[in-house]
Amino acid sequence: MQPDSLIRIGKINYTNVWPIYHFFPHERFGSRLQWIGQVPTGLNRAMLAGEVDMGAISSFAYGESHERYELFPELSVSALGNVNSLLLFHKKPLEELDGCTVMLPTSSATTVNLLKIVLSRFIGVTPTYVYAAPSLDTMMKHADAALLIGDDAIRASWQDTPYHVSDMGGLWQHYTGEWMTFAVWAVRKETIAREPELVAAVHEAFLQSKAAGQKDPESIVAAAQAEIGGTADYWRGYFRNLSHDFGPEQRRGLSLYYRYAAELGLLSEPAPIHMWSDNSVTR
Ligand SMILES: C=C(O[C@@H]1C=C(C(=O)O)C=C[C@H]1O)C(=O)O
Repeated sequence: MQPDSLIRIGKINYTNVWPIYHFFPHERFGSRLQWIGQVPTGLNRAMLAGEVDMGAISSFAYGESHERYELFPELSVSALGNVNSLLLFHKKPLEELDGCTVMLPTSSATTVNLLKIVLSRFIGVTPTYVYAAPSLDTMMKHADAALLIGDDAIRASWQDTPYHVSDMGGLWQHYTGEWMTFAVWAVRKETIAREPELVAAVHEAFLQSKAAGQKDPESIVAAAQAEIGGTADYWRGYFRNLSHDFGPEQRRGLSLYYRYAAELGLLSEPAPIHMWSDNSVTR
């Protein structure tokens, strides 16, 4: 058990969450917060095991264990259409992938299941799925298609490759007309019961950090360019395409995803979306 008054916060190791974390007011919390950076599936597992108290996880992982969590309002990684960092690289058209091998990255939960939904429900093909470490060249040696997410997808999209490239956010919007939410900000119910005021203060700090990022996107663009490479214009476009809101439109798209996931047997039921609200005064 961690000491009282300490909250462990997960941070996805990809640039897509920077607009929420970049301006976080760390000084306000002293040593009461601990930060744990991992790929999404690492954080999904750590949150479930109680090794992380709150933070970004795959929206699919929330769907699997929703009874343990509440979701922070106004925080997510979402898009209406192309994301540019959730990419399927494929050697032949999607319609010809039936019976082929498709490699899935071990880092992803939401997007691998989104790919299964799109291929099965909308394209009508059933490939064989194999999990692998996210490396395009190695994956494509053994497969007809490979999915990459996050910065791995961004770096691969800058390579000169002979493959078709399909954007998973774009495909979802094409077939459903809806938003898609890839990451949500979840908090464990035990943490809410133990530290209601601190949870409320962290939520408020994330909202302030997000607002500061919207006012000063150039700082985030410069940080991404320095750490990952690429041009300032690339990162401006990348961050402009993403939304970090989690309002009625994003929730409607996510609910549809949960329904389709349950219909395919990927989830045991369509997950309800429970929102956290600040009852710290009355709890
Ligand atoms: C937008 C992205 O969404 C990510 C995809 C996730 C998944 O597939 O499980 C989880 C978190 C998100 O950060 C991305 O990776 O670029």
